[in-house]
Amino acid sequence: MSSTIPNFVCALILYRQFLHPLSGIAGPFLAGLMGQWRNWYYFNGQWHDVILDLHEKYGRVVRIAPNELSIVDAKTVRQLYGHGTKAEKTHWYATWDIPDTAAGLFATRDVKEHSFLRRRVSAAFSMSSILKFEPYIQGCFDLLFEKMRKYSGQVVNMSEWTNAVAYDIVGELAYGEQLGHLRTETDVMGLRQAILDGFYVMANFGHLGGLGRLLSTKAMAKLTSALGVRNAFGDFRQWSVDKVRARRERASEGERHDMLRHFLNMKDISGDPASDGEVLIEAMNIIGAGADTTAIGMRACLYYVCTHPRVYHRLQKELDDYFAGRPYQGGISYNEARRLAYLNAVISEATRLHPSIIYQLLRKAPEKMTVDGHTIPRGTAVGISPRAQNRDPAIWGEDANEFRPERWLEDEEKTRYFESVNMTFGGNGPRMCIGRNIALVELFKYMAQLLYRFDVELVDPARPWHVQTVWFAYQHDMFVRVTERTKRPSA
Ligand code: HEM
Repeated sequence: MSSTIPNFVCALILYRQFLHPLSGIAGPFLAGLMGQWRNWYYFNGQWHDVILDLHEKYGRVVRIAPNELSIVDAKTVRQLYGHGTKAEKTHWYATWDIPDTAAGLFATRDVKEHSFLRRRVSAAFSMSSILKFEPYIQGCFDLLFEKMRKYSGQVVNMSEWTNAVAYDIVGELAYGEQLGHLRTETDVMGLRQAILDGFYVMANFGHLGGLGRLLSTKAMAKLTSALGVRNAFGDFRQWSVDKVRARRERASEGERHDMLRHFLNMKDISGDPASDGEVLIEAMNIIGAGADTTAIGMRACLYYVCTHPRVYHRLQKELDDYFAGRPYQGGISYNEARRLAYLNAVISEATRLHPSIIYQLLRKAPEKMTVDGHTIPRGTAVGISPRAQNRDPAIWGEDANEFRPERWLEDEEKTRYFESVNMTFGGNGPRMCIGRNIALVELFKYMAQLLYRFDVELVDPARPWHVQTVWFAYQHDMFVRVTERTKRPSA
């Protein structure tokens, strides 16, 4: 008996190192032995650096856990995340199944079920639907810029302000009201911190045999309440339940046709009205998936512009020239901002280099695959990290790590190719980001109006922010000085 455990461990080590189907694929020695190697780096929040080092050191296919590979490869992007892919999300996503709701768009693994869920919400995410809400989105930006005027000449924490505006916007879209983050200048209900903490726990516990799910059970809620620990996520959930119930009871006439109304009108698979749980999961998804991600994108754009004076001036000139012939009334519409070529290039380039989601987007290999000369068995957990893929010199060139917006303006054919392999929004297939239109509207309006109305400088260019990766790469403490512009060279 005493020798059984050591024997088993030795046999497991030998198997994983020499006989396992992935044993021929390079990677850190410990990663080939246990998933805890990868988990350790996930937990310490530095995966945005680790994933780049791994591919630099071990090549295009890296074994990051006994049964898991990280890949950088354009053909694999199409195979796993392109049009018509049949690749299924892995069991890691089960960590996002919220108990007592229903199958949700983001976490559902089954391809057919997902396709049903996606079809029934897609109209709510179309650009024409989103643009109907543009006045409400603009309302949030007006409030943001009013606050920036209040603090003109002073240092503000842009990490907090971008999050505040992004949360208020998704509140408008999903629930028909701002959540009050801008107005009160606080983290209402502790929601932002709760969601950030929730992502940290759930994304990292996803690899620990479903422990992440345990944390969102009723039993855990009871335990935390007995221990006197505040459960902000639970409060938000209850707030959402109340909203769904209240709207269900209210007649729809005369009310704003927001996303919640769309979800309330959905049918289930048998054609009956969707349950409260189905409505709840989609409404909560929007807050969870749509606020931090977009705020991260805003900060990425501002950071790269502020650290590249040449780009800063060229972009500000484009905006000044645009507004020179038009009075600045009510901001700038998305459709107008979209026509500003340099602004487009800046946003594509900044979100390429700092995509909001950094972890590999895990899929089961849909068939036997060959990548960079390695054979990967069907069903293996494989994933591409948007950050690693978006810096692949084979695609982006030898200056892949450089911020150079011009690369998007040089050659139309090349730009189309870049767009087809860009992983910022998770590819171009059935699981790509459904909220991309919302994110783009926000990013364009934020950058155009902020830089037209204010001068912005990083307080400490040597330490512009502090990045912590919790599945998405969150930038904390981005301190900038904002100063309202009174004179414009071309005005
Ligand atoms: C810059 C902002 C954003 C970025 C970079 C981004 C990125 C992504 C990525 C990479 C995925 C694929 C995730 C995976 O395969 O695991 C995804 C999926 C998703 N995103 Fe976004 N996202 C952004 C904004 C938004 C917004 C504003 C919303 C909604 C309001 C949203 C809702 C979703 C949903 C529901 C999914 C799951 C789609 C599905 O599986 O069918 N995202 N996003």
